[in-house]
Amino acid sequence: MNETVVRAENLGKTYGDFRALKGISFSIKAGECFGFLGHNGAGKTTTMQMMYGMSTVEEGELWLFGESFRLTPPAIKARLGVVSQEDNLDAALTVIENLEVYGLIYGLTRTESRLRGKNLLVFMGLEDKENSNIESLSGGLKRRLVIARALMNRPDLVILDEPTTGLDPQARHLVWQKLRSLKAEGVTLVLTTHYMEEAVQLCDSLVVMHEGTILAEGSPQYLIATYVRPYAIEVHLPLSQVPEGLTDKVSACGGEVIRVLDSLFLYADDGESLWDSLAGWGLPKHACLLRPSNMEDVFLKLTGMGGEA
Ligand SMILES: Nc1ncnc2c1ncn2[C@@H]1O[C@H](COP(=O)(O)OP(=O)(O)OP(=O)(O)O)[C@@H](O)[C@H]1O
Repeated sequence: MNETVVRAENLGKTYGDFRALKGISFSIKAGECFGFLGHNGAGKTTTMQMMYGMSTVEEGELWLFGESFRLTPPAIKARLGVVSQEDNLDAALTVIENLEVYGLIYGLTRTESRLRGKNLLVFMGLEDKENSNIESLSGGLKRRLVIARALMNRPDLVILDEPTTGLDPQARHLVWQKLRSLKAEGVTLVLTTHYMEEAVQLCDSLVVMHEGTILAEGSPQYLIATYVRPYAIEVHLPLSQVPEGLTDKVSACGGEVIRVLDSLFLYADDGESLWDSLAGWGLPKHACLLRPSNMEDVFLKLTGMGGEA
């Protein structure tokens, strides 16, 4: 069985009189990609910061590589790569210099650091930017450079806080591809994301967080199979035009209705049969879409933004 790389038991955090993290427990195995999903303010960054030593553990326990601590010790930090939410590159240095400085901090010689930096620029597809200024890089290139920098010390565990936020789809796919290569090399990855597709594409295990608690955890496939019915029908109609009593009719057929803000979602074990009933209930099919349920449905259901229709 794979070694446990991270373990948290009743981990909590209070800022002033606000309890941001309400005693969460989870464990992360070597070689897996583990994801934290949650709305803004769910407590994802707070959890990550305690792992990489930006914040102290004050409540509960946290172990990395089998060692428990209040503030991440240097020997553990040396085994981590960190991609924080902000790019925090040094604008006074060139692309390669940003990497070299990190190598020196981690005890590489100047020559080793340059070589490692150059190799990582190739790995992240940045080799033609070696001597560029930071300001000349697009958001996507900066993100790739931050990831390259996090790999300078050959980390066993890479912690990424929203690695692809703000990137265009092409740049996002490139980052995913690189993260998959790292995983294939046996590196353990922990990430936070708001993108359900990212969570499903990359993560072996996910926790869904909400207001400082963990609502559910498991593989994306497990969460979809456990928390939502297999089929979803999206209703693209203003709520004022949704026929009255729809929830009861759907329930009578064994289905479920969830309202999320101004959108309506119907869920069923038998999507075809629910679909065939729509017209009879006064729901025009051209305003509806039948599809398999996905991680977004799980998230919407668990985080409870919906209400009864
Ligand atoms: N240093 C701090 N002082 C006071 N409150 C804080 C501090 N850091 C975080 N918080 C609060 O704790 C809660 C959790 O924040 P956290 O950044 O961990 O959430 P998150 O899930 O990472 O959100 P996001 O997706 O926006 O990054 C939020 O309500 C936030 O305002």
